[in-house]
Amino acid sequence: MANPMFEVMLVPGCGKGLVARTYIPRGTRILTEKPLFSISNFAATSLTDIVAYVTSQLRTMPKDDQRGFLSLHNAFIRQASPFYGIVRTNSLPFGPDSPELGLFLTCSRLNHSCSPNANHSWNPVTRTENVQAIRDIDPGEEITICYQSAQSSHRGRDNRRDELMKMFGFECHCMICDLPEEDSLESDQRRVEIDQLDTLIGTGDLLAFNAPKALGACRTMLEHLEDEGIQDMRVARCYYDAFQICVSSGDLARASVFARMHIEEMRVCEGDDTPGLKERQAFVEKPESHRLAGISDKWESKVADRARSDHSDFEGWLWRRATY
Ligand SMILES: C[S@@+](CC[C@H](N)C(=O)[O-])C[C@H]1O[C@@H](n2cnc3c(N)ncnc32)[C@H](O)[C@@H]1O
Repeated sequence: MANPMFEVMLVPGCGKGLVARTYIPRGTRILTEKPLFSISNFAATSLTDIVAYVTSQLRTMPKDDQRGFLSLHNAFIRQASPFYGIVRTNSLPFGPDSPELGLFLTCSRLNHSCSPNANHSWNPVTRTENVQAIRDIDPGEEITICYQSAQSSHRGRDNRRDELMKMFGFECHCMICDLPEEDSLESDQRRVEIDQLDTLIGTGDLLAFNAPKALGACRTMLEHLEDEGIQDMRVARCYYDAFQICVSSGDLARASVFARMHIEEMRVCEGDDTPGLKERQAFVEKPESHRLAGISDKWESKVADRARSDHSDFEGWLWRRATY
């Protein structure tokens, strides 16, 4: 049955794509889809074995699915067998860094943007690929996802384009890559800074030795993500980092608020059925149950001290301990 939220149609410069039929508010589940088939270790499987495997899978499929598979785009038409080319062009990994890939007939029509309005994620429990709106999407607007890892997406335009060409066989013409030169340089600079901040926060050294600076790095990263129009799981992860910084410093009030913001972003990006949500939800009321609680009490506060988001200086309250 056709999905009332979008239609598959030609998008200038990108082949086919998914275009919204209706207004889709942020946080809406746009699509949930089971794979036609999966490949357990694509990178380590020889081309011949992939072709043999796909052939055997196709034989077991209904005619409509066979036709659907054969109609998918092949960006590697001159390089290899069509079966291999179609799988390489269209498969999505079962989670970041997973060697297992799935082939999906509808998700495969989603084009890439370096500032996407949708997020795709694999749910290992339901074994479905889910697509959520991460921004409000207007009727007529194309629905896009990001094909790259966070790290690759933080590189400058030329680097991103090189990788997309190498891995997916196309030159990116998303709205970020097609920005005028001056704006593009500004965007590149912001992305490089996002990457540096992400690395700085991720190493854990800052968290251990300079919590105010670590919290400041989270705030700056969130500002840069917002300026870049990035509203995917990177925002959720940044709130979780801020939560951990506060909980390890004894600031349970802010830890509780950051935990709530983290949960809200996870819900938007992956939906209510995303695994692990319930466990993390518990940190909103009981941040002290986190393994980092009790390391220090230098910012001591209680959950009951938390400010509401309609507090007149909520932002000032939230980031009070941050320096950068
Ligand atoms: C997974 S398919 C997406 C659906 C495809 N457009 C179709 O017609 O079926 C990936 C291909 O879409 C095109 N594409 C996706 N994102 C693009 C972008 N940002 N700029 C240009 N082409 C893009 C490229 O041809 C790429 O190889």
